[in-house]
Amino acid sequence: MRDVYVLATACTAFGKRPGDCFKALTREVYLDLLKDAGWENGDAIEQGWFGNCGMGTFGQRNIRGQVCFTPLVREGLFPERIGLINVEGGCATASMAFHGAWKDVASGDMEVSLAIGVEKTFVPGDPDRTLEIFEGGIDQLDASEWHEYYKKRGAESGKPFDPNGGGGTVFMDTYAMQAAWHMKTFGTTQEQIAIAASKNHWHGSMNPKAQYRFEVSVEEALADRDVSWPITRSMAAPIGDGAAAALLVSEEFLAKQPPEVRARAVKVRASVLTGGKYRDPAEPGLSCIAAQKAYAKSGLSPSDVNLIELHDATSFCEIFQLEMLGFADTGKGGAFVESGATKLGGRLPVNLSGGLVSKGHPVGATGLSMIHELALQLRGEAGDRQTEAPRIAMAENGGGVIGFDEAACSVILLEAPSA
Ligand SMILES: CC(=O)CC(=O)SCCNC(=O)CCNC(=O)[C@H](O)C(C)(C)COP(=O)(O)OP(=O)(O)OC[C@H]1O[C@@H](n2cnc3c(N)ncnc32)[C@H](O)[C@@H]1OP(=O)(O)O
Repeated sequence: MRDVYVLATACTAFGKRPGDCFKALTREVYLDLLKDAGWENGDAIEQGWFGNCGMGTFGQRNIRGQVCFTPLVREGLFPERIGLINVEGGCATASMAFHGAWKDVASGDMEVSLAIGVEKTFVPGDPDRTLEIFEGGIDQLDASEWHEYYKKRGAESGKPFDPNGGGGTVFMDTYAMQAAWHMKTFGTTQEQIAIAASKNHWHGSMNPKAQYRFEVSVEEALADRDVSWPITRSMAAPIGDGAAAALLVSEEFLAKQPPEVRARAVKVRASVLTGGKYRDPAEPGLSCIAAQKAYAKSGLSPSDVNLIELHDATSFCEIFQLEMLGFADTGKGGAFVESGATKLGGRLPVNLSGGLVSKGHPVGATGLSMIHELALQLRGEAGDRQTEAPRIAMAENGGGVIGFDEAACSVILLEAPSA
């Protein structure tokens, strides 16, 4: 396998964008990507990986990338007759696109490959979802025990448990259940989850592309309405639209680029994709497996990592992921976040973009928005939220759930430009 570099990245503003269709978002992010690369057109691109979940599957919708790029081909901005591979993998969709493009180049098959994720989210409510999660989805646990525990803690919090939740998705219920398990097992507190949320809202307030740019205090996060106890609205990834993209190139291709382009190229140290299973909560989680593989492939360890963008579909996920990725001991993720280490200015800044809860989570674009943020940080281009001289960055992006596991998980390690 050859070394692969991220030559350019782009990300649209995230948010509820009712006026913008899939083609408009594709165009916006692609033109920004060309600009970031300093290219007038995409003639050098040999293949594209198009991530999307929301377009549907029948008719023209199952050739989503081709449909979205047709106007750009007609204008001569995107090469005609090249392959576009449509990728769908839940919230890990964009990282799957990245992985495909990385492999195009790493394998020696291509010099330049495009990864793009474009999304508009719409998740219809399902009144039966809680039942499904408790009595079907987590079938290796005693469902009734969790149901009782949930009710009790909800009553203690003064916000009675609502079996239909607060309008969130089945995923919010799943993470709420995992959070309740973590609280019961390790003594993690709802306040620690709120601290993670508040910290990410602060980071997001400095990100012009973030869906929500207002700050949320710990107290406000705790007092916000329950989505699925202990997860409140301020601790949950919102519904929104957006797109993100990256251009991956070989070392040989990069060597022929102008010095100012070479000086911004970010090296891919590892790209790993894994798949989930029903597991016992005590078994290593999927992101743990993905991270271990990424460390082994890159020769790096957690102590080498200077900043992380991780999948905080809820703020509890940040606590849990920090443990599974090897940055905090099992059960100590809450205390790690509470220590301030993961804030801008702390020892290991996490989700400087604002994370999913503040930057937003248009599912098919999220993984590539993480790569965009990390590339900005590694190049020193992140403005007010810039962390100090990072060398190695990690992106962790999960998709779907299988019990306590994600259905898919990607871990990517990136290295700062050497110039
Ligand atoms: C493996 C995996 O991990 C896979 C995953 O990623 S699963 C995650 C997939 N995504 C989801 O499941 C989405 C979950 N989120 C939701 O269902 C909804 O966003 C929600 C129920 C939490 C809130 O729904 P909503 O309809 O936006 O709430 P509503 O009561 O109308 O309030 C909206 C307002 O609340 C506030 N708000 C919403 N989310 C917020 C947040 N995260 N932080 C702070 N404020 C927020 C905003 O002021 C917002 O105003 P706008 O409408 O102008 O945006």
